[in-house]
Amino acid sequence: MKIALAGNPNSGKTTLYNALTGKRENVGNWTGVTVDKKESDLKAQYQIKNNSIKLVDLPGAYSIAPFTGEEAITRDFVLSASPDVIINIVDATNLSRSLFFTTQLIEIGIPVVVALNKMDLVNKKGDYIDVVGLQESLHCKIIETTATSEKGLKQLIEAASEASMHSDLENRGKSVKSFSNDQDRQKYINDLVVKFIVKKVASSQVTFADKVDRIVAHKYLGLPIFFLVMWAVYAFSIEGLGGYLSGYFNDILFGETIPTAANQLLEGIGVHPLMQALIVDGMIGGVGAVVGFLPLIMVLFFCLSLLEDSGYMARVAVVMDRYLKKIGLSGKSIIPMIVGSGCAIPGIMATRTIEDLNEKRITTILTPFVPCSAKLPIIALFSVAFFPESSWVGPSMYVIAIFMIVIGGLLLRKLFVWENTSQFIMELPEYKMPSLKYAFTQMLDKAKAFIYKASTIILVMNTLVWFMQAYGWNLQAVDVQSASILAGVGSIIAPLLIPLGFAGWQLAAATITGFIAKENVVATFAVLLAVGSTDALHMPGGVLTQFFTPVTAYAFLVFNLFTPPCFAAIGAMNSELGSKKWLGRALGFQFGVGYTLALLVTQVGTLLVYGEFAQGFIPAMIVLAVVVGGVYLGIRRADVKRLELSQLSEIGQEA
Ligand SMILES: Nc1nc2c(ncn2[C@@H]2O[C@H](COP(=O)(O)OP(=O)(O)OP(=O)(O)O)[C@@H](O)[C@H]2O)c(=O)[nH]1
Ligand SMILES: [Mg+2]
Repeated sequence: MKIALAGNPNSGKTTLYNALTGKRENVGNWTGVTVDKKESDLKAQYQIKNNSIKLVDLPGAYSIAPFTGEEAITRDFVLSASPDVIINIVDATNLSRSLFFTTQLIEIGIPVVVALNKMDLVNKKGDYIDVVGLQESLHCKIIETTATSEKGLKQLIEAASEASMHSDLENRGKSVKSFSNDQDRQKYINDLVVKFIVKKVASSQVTFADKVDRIVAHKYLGLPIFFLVMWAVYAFSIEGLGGYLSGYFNDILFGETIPTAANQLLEGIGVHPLMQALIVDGMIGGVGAVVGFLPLIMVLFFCLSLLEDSGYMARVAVVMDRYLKKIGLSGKSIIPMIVGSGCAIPGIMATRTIEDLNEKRITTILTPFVPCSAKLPIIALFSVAFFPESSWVGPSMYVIAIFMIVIGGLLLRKLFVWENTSQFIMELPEYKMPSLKYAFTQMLDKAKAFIYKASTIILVMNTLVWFMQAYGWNLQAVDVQSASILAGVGSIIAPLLIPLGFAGWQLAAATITGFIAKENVVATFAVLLAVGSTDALHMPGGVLTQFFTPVTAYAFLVFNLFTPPCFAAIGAMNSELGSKKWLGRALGFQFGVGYTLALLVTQVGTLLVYGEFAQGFIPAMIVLAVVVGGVYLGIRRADVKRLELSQLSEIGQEA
């Protein structure tokens, strides 16, 4: 038997799906989290006798007439895959909106059972819903549920299985009266709501939540408050508990204990010194340098999950909506970006909720600017090594990201888009007490993914990097690193980095490995610089200072954060952009932004801070002139196109 979960966005479908199947699909306290259909068997405890029940989670939809791509997935599945039963998940705190879709689902003729979800919130508010009355009016079974604490789920499945067996074909779909149009339908629903719901606090009354929203979603205060909140989260994660634990991991565990033990063990066995170096310096050193930041990342994501679950992040989307509208994007673009702070790949995939193609493409290009979790080790490493006293370095990357998203959005529109676009109204979920369990599982998921990545791709890359720095082209071990294969490869790229003030093939090598996975930047430094003594890498004034001043260190951070993301994310960009031309534009744009920003930081920063010209000043000015000229020509070309288009449409109107 197949059961489909359908309902409005953010009603709790995926939470219910996860609870019933034991899966760990993404949930989030905003609309449009699920963009694909997912299918799985029910957990044994919810199966009924020997009836094997499959559950299908669908993207949220407001109506059977689809407006967005994922809504169409839902409609197509419900209409053509004909599930045996539809469980319609309804957000009980928002019935007047949800029942619109319910009545449409009932009309299709497939048995429908309504899960009246988020009943915990209704009860807490003291509202009352006359379930029996509503059930009679809609002619379909209604079960009260609380998906987050798995309440009512057994009854729900029983009701669904019952409905699939006793559905009498005669009366199917006739249960709700017929409507001539959407207004009719909405009026009928409004009447139901008036009849069957008793609110303790009238909706016209100003609640505490409204008062909070007046402050945190305020048009001017909203953004500064968001910065403060993020600052606090970062201070706690990078400087506070997370930093403390990471310090222990980096300095003691991976800096001393494990390498010493491994060395003793390997010497004891009597392995070849080169093999020993590979294992200790290459594998343990490189992977350890990355895994050392695991506690920091876990603490950070724990805090971010709490913020998101409480409903605060959705407010941030509303605040940003005002600013993004000015650049032709909308609050819808914010969700990919917030998701992208975990990993750019699901962030880029989340752009599927954006109907307008240009808006979707621009969001896809801008989302990787938000520092993802793989970039955090780089930020943390450089913060510790060069700015041990300053807590502003980490948060400043987010400020630059927001700034570049706004400027970048404007620029992309000017360069590549000739026609104009869409409207969007962000819905605000209810505030709620964030769930510790939710934050905890989110944190564990992130940690698992991180460890998986470290033990696969990063381990492999480090082994490779170690070989390439230990061997020459003739496959003989080299005495000095500068004779190695890696030095050779790095030297080819290195000249490109001169205008940025980055000298040394090592920096080029780290940047290249960073495209495979951003954590590799840290791991590669660990292998290259700290051979024998990993600890010096994570110390204030450690080995990295031979390459950077604080200013160029900051520029290197900017460069690695704002140039194109890792290959996997580029793959995601490719499939979401859906055109090679746009992929080319995207990569060119991202590379241009990262390069130019780093160049400006180095050149302007060195001049301001040290009162002298940085390395590569003259080439930098030449590059800058080329960039400015290129952008100018690009905008001119786009203006010509726009003019042509408007003339064409005028001619069309006259004809
Ligand atoms: N208080 C409360 N919160 C719930 C309940 N069920 C789900 N939630 C919360 O509602 C939010 C949305 O849950 P999801 O499961 O992602 O919603 P969805 O319907 O899959 O949303 P889309 O994929 O965007 O369509 C999350 O913050 C959940 O924790 C519930 O019974 N009670
Ligand atoms: Mg979902």
